Amino acid sequence: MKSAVALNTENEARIIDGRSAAAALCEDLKPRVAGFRARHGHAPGLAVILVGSDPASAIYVRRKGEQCRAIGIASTQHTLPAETSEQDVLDLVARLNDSAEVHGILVQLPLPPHIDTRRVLAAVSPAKDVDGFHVTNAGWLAIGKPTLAPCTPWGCIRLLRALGVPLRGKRALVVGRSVIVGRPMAQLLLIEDCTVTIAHRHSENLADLCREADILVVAVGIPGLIRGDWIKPGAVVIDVGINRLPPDDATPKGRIVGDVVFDEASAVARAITPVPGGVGPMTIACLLENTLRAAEMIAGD
Ligand SMILES: Nc1nc(=O)c2c([nH]1)NC[C@@H]1CN(c3ccc(C(=O)N[C@@H](CCC(=O)O)C(=O)O)cc3)C=[N+]21
Repeated sequence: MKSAVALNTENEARIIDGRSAAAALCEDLKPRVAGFRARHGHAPGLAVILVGSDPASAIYVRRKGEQCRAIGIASTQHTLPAETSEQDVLDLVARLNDSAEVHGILVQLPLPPHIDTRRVLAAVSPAKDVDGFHVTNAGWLAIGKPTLAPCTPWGCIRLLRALGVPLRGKRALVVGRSVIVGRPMAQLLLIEDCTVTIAHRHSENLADLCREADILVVAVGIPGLIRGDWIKPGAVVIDVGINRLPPDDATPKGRIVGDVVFDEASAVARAITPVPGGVGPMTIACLLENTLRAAEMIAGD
């Protein structure tokens, strides 16, 4: 571990630029998307279902649509009123499952409380499940054969690989055990040959667990949970949290911060993702990658 510390010579972490990594991935995807279109006469297609009008979701869904078009993926948005019945959502999913123009289906979460999220996610064809939330795809991942892996953890792996730090044999701690990030993150790190621990709200001595981690991935949604003195010198820190703080005079809309105290952690870590501009942009790029891969798999390329 001496060498990892020595690499951090300035005693200041390398800031992992998720925006430029995402842009680079999108550049790689462009010619592959064009190739798909040339072979098949139509573009890969993503359908996004948004139920209700949560403003944050609407912004995020719009951003996905723009980025699809920028690389040549056809994107359609299905915006349904908040009071839409579960059956109507299931019917829409069934139509999209059967549509030859649609290769990826994303049901924006959270759904309104009267809709059973698990039932809706189970209705999405596993072949078109670009979020990787269907139990079939979770199962493929759990047996070490990821097909369509959830975009956020897959983006974290891409960022770690791009850093060039060897992952094999390293101690990885994932804080958070959500179905969307923590659990699949742990599975992907296991495939990278890390020694993986998952911590969660009931874990005892979280700070001590963190101090043992060469790779620390935090996805809990608690602003500033992870302090600088919890971090092993030379560790790589991936901060998945995106939290909006209450507004103040300087930031009337509220500042966006991660789950890690960035200024403290960056004085100790070897490399760290910022929030914003870290994991978030990579999540969207990986969604586009999954859409292309789903289209290629459906087409038998
Ligand atoms: N079925 C489904 N799949 C999802 O992947 C999904 C979802 N539902 N529901 C909502 C969450 C949230 N999410 C984000 C992705 C990127 C940024 C992102 O790019 N954020 C930028 C900007 C942050 C800002 O300024 O608002 C950043 O971190 O730099 C944020 C949030 C995907 N989600």
